[in-house]
Amino acid sequence: MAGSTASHLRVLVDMDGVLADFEGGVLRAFLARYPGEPHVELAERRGFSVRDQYRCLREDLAAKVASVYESPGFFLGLEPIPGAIEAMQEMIHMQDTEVFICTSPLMKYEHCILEKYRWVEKHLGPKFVERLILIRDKTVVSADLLFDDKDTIKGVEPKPSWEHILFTCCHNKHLELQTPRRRLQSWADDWRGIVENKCRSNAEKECYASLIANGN
Ligand SMILES: Cc1cn([C@H]2C[C@H](O)[C@@H](COP(=O)(O)O)O2)c(=O)[nH]c1=O
Ligand SMILES: [Mg+2]
Repeated sequence: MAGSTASHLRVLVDMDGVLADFEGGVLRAFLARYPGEPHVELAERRGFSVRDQYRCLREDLAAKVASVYESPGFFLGLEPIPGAIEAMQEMIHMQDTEVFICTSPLMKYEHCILEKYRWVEKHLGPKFVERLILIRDKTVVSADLLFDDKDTIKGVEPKPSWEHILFTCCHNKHLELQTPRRRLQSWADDWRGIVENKCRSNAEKECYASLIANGN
């Protein structure tokens, strides 16, 4: 695996919808700023883009909901997803495993970038600030696993190195995954099992490759 020596496994963990409650934050802020306006309950969310769904409700609601997550303080104020902080603090200490947070900033990045760094420092500490990757195209990041709530992750790399584990979120919970794709339902689900099994599988591949290389 490119990049790492000692570790058998590199894990990427998405931020919005996996570590930080983006969806809950949007709904709460929208209701506070636009009381009485039509809105989408979390149980009704469908599709990654919240802006597109609000546009379907009424054209002008797209800009209104976007103004919520483009506002100063929005990203810094997001609540952690239940169990996320505990899981990351455990994952970073797992043997033969390296962890990075991999998140996509808004195109309107003025507040988002600094606030994402501040959020990570506030909730996870400086050791994770060193492991924060902000990128619009996650397919070019080399890793073994990516925990991410976005149903489809596309980019310039047609065959990303990582296996995408779909992290269940309100907007994707109704989706039926095609085998062999798999989900992590929440941080109460068996994320350790996924990481440990991938680590074992990588170690076996490395062992097999060395046997072949040595002509055994
Ligand atoms: C749902 C939704 C998200 N975004 C933005 C907000 C964040 O900057 C990224 C999150 O992406 P990631 O895959 O979790 O890193 O996407 C948006 O612009 N519009 C939306 O509807
Ligand atoms: Mg996300």
